[in-house]
Amino acid sequence: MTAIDLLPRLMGDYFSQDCTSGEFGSLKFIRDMEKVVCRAYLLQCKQFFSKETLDWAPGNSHLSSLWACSGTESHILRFKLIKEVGDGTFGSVWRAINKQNGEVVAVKKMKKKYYSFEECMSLREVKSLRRMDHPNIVKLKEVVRENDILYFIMEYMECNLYQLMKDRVRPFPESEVRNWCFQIFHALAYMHQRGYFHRDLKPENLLVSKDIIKLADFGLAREVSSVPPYTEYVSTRWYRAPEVLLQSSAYDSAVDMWAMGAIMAELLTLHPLFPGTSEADEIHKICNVIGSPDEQSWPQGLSLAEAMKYQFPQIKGNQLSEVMKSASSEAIDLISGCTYIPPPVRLKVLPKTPPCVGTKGVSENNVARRFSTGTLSTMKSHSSAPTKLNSLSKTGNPVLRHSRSLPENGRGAMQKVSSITEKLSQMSVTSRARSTVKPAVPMLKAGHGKSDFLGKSDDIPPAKRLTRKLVI
Ligand SMILES: Nc1ncnc2c1ncn2[C@@H]1O[C@H](COP(=O)(O)OP(=O)(O)OP(=O)(O)O)[C@@H](O)[C@H]1O
Repeated sequence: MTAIDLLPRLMGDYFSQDCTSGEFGSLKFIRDMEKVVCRAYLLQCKQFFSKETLDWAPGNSHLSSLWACSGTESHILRFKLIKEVGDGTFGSVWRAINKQNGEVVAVKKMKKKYYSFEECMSLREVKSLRRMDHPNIVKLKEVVRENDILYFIMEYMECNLYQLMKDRVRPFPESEVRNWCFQIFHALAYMHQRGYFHRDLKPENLLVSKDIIKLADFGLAREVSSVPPYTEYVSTRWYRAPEVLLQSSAYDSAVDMWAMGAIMAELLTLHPLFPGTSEADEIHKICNVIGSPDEQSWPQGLSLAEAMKYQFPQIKGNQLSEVMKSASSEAIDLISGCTYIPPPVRLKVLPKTPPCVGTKGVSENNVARRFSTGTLSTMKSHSSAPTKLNSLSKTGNPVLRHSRSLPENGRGAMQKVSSITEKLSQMSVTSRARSTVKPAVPMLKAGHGKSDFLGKSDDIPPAKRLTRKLVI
């Protein structure tokens, strides 16, 4: 039993107290929703499978309502594209109408060409999404390949969370944040329990329609049971977990929890929590908030850093409560808890000489050179006297800092999570009155970032610092 396994119950205990305003008042609602949705799919799939439909490896998916089309008849012409609503790294997304039944859908047209249907079927986005059937995970309805162009037909959502944040002056009420997080944690618990982790959680990938929020963009989703090493770059830098920044090749679903903590903080403050301008700066910003790790708090982190000849800056760190002055202590504890996992299951330190791993692979010499020059050279080396981290939360209770390496067994660790969650259940329904309203700052848009530890300059011109679309 891991923290991830317990997540639905823990979150249910916590959220059900306060989420009575919306439809998502209880776990029961979610379970009922799942049943309803599953039944609907069973009915639909009969219609969906036709002569032209390529079957989805029977028994391989509980979700058989996906329609993989092949053959000569144009399937994409059944949709009238209305307006482009998103332009990502891999595809552009359109609001469209199914001309046959008037249904509004989202059509994601992939930028890369696909020369066989098998190639499309092996895409992570397809492989993982087709197995997901949850009210808070965006539905993939059909997959169409025509003229070597691949289209995903998805349920349509009104906007993403970043769009909602960028025009706001005042932070969202905590009750609203709680309601969204409640739903997303459920979606995460669902996918983690089914053996997937998302790896690219960010506000742009959380889609909202009215009170409902859904996880989208499974382009980087991974099977938990897949065998490390995971060598490609993952996740947008601002939401990237430290073990990924430090190039652990065996991270797991906890990276999604990290991202959720950062997103939740951003929702509560309208400022990104760790807006690093490079990977080095990202680690620096993380340390600024939660303090530098030491042998006690995160030995694995130190090993990872050593393996890549990186020296952590020596920073005591602010309290999260300093950074998020008007957030409730329970919200702060939950965000802290997002950095928690039981003692590492599969943590693996990179070999001394990093293997060549595609674009990410560089020689050890390059690593050393980068870390002895530029931005990183300004960081103080890790001293033999470990930084003393403040381990008390705003409420005076222990907070799990860098607790991915707590020297406890899983049960003890879980008890800590439970105690945090219990405290969270006391969180008030309405957000606390904010004494001051933070001035609006331009919202920044996040994008994919490849490793800039190794291949790029850390010195980003000031003009580029105000963009989330960091092309690395
Ligand atoms: N089902 C949908 N309904 C409405 N809008 C959507 C939908 N799916 C995606 N979008 C919009 O399109 C944007 C890009 O979509 P998506 O993240 O899937 O593309 P991508 O190429 O994989 O992007 P990224 O650069 O994040 O990898 C999203 O941020 C969202 O605003």
